[in-house]
Amino acid sequence: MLEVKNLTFNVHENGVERSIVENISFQVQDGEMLVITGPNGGGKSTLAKVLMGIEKADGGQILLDGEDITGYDIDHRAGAGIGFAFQQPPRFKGMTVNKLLSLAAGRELSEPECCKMLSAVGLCAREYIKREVDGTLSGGEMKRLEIATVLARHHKLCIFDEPEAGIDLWSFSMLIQQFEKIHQKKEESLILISHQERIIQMADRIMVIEGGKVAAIGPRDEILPTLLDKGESCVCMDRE
Ligand SMILES: Nc1ncnc2c1ncn2[C@@H]1O[C@H](COP(=O)(O)OP(=O)(O)OP(=O)(O)O)[C@@H](O)[C@H]1O
Repeated sequence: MLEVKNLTFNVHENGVERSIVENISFQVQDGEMLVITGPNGGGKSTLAKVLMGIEKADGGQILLDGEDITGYDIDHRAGAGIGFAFQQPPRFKGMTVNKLLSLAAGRELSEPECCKMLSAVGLCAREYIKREVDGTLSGGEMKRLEIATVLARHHKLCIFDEPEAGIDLWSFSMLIQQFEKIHQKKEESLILISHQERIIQMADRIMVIEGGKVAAIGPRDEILPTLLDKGESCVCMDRE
């Protein structure tokens, strides 16, 4: 279980301190899917970065299965069982796709294993397996690859920041299926940051972040109607 207690992250602008994440507390149970949503600039990505260890909290505590990971750097948090996919994945020079997946899995993967992982995120394995992870890959391809790296290893908790960003509709459906699979197994907890109604609808609980604070948190059936009623600009409605 993840327990976040009074988490705060401040920035300094023109000599003035401003809280971007302000006193946020919540829990994610084992096997639970929590979707974080809310208006642009509300502080969602910053909260995710603090949870991943990319940014250091100015206050509060993060506990994973009772272990205080607040002071852990990004590598230690990965070791403690946190996996994540960036909103804008980094690219690596001189690294091939199969090497990257093996690194993510923590062991040498066979070609069929790599192919299976790539297919799961909608990439045609044969075309990609030997390719370099560099600027020649499109944004959508990078995004899918990044998601494959998170899925390559078992984590206690996976954090995805706007996984829907920059991918086509077909790949989006594949992605939804992957999340549903993880969720059904109930072996990993999931935090998804998203504006997409289809992703929000998968949540066990929804947390709305606004102005750096928790504006609402509760079961999906309680929170989702309030977002739709308000016609929240943050929710991209699926009107197919
Ligand atoms: N290092 C920083 N210095 C100054 N301001 C920052 C910094 N990091 C984030 N911010 C500001 O903090 C606010 C929250 O940003 P954040 O990216 O966390 O929002 P978000 O909820 O993820 O938004 P979106 O839905 O658009 O992705 C924004 O106003 C952003 O400009």
